Amino acid sequence: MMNYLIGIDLGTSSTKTVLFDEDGNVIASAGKDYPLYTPNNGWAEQKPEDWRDAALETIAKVVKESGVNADDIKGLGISGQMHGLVMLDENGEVIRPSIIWCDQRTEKECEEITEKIGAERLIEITANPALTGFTASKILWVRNNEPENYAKCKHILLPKDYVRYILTGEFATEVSDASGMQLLDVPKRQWSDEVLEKLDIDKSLLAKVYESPEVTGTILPEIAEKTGLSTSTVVVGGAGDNAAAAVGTGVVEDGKAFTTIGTSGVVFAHSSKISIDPKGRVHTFCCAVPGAWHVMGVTQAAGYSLAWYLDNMGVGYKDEAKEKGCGVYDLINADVEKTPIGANRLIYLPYLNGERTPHLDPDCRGVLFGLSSMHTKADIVRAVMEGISYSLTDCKDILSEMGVEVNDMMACGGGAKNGVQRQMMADMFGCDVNTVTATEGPALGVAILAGVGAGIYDSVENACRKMIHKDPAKECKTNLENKAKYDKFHEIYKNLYGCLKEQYKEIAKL
Ligand SMILES: Nc1ncnc2c1ncn2[C@@H]1O[C@H](COP(=O)(O)OP(=O)(O)O)[C@@H](O)[C@H]1O
Ligand SMILES: O=C(CO)[C@@H](O)[C@H](O)COP(=O)(O)O
Repeated sequence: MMNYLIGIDLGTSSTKTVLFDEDGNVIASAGKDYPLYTPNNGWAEQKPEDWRDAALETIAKVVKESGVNADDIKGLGISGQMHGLVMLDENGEVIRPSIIWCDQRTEKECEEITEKIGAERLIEITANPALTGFTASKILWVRNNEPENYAKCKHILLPKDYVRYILTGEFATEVSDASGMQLLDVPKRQWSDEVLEKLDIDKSLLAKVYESPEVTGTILPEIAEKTGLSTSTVVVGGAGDNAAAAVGTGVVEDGKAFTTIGTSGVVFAHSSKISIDPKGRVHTFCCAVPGAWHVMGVTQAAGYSLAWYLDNMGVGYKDEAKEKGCGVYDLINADVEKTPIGANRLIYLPYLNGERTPHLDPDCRGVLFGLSSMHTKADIVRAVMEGISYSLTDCKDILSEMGVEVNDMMACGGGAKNGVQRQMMADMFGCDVNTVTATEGPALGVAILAGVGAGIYDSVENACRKMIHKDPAKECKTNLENKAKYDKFHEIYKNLYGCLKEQYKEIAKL
């Protein structure tokens, strides 16, 4: 008899739900988009109710479309955008929109955290410096600015853990996502009493912490009714989207790494020993493999740069695609391929939402440097794609500088579906870039974890061997001649931030 597993990926642009068989084949998939609200420059919010509705709708769709018997769906895993703050009242109702990972409003609260805990001690416990993107500073912001909402708050959850609460009624989280709250003792994999005490956050607000493959509950009867799931399907801890993508691309042992282009972009390397960048430019978090960690660099606006360009400057592409009845990315790729490396001396800095790696600067913003009257939309779109890839190369270079071994690079996420973008990364990274047949890395990753939790597999590593299939047709071999060309532009790209750093601070004051 064949067993089935469901993986849900609660992304920033949409929720993607995939039903796999136990061999990792996609049986059915469904997605649903939702908006991102930017009520102020540097702010970013989403509605948890949109995530709830998208999860329920897409689960119901895949169960129905697959025609699979609900009792054969043995496990479900949820992965999601990290760091977002969901606050619930005593009745489990959402108090305010979620302040999500790319929101930059909490610079003051980060100073408060560093002052109360001490910069060195904070890194010792949470493995990271205070960052605007992380949840702790968002909690303090609500306490400082909306005391009435803070007073009502009885439960603090991460985005995917809110969906778990809807499905199972349980308040639970797991180590990989909890690492991004800045309240977890990352070396010990448990809430830090010291951090909670110093920040005066009541531990009872936080959910119980599990390892990623552990079972956290089963489906509530009313949810089974709505979605077609069975009440016997187990829901495992799951993982933050990047830790989940690691499992979904087989990055579960030392030497393995992947890059993802979603709304954000990440270069992630597995590490069986905890390894921390003393300068805090990359994050160290618990990974979804029990007892292991990972190091990752983050580009705040990777896929988002392209999406923003298409919505605001490159609207012509969308119109042309409609007229010709072709895909917008086909038009973009054709333009990118006819433009030389360096986009005719045009460089894009992707700092639309501030930046984490390598600058840790909430005030920096995007730049198109070198604009000339000869440039066309083809040059601009190539510059945007190159800027995203330079930023990911910065992430990879810091991992090398830290001595984190990378022998094998995988790619996943919306942007990595694009062969032109993957080739660009292979050329800039100076290593081959591979991908797997299931394009939804995080959804497959948490389905694999669900397979372990449901007892179908005895370890994450063994489940990966069975459920992941590399896609040799999509391998991108590095071209070192191209790398040499990119390196020259990358050098100028890197210098530009230094030239602008003080001016970013000045304009932020206006
Ligand atoms: N074919 C493509 N080529 C390049 N970029 C793409 C392509 N398809 C999607 N994207 C980018 O991928 C992003 C969405 O990726 P996804 O992994 O779904 O993100 P998220 O998990 O943040 O919702 C979008 O911002 C878009 O710019
Ligand atoms: O903030 C981080 C990781 O630290 C992001 O990776 C978010 O988790 C959002 O992911 P996407 O929606 O871009 O996949």
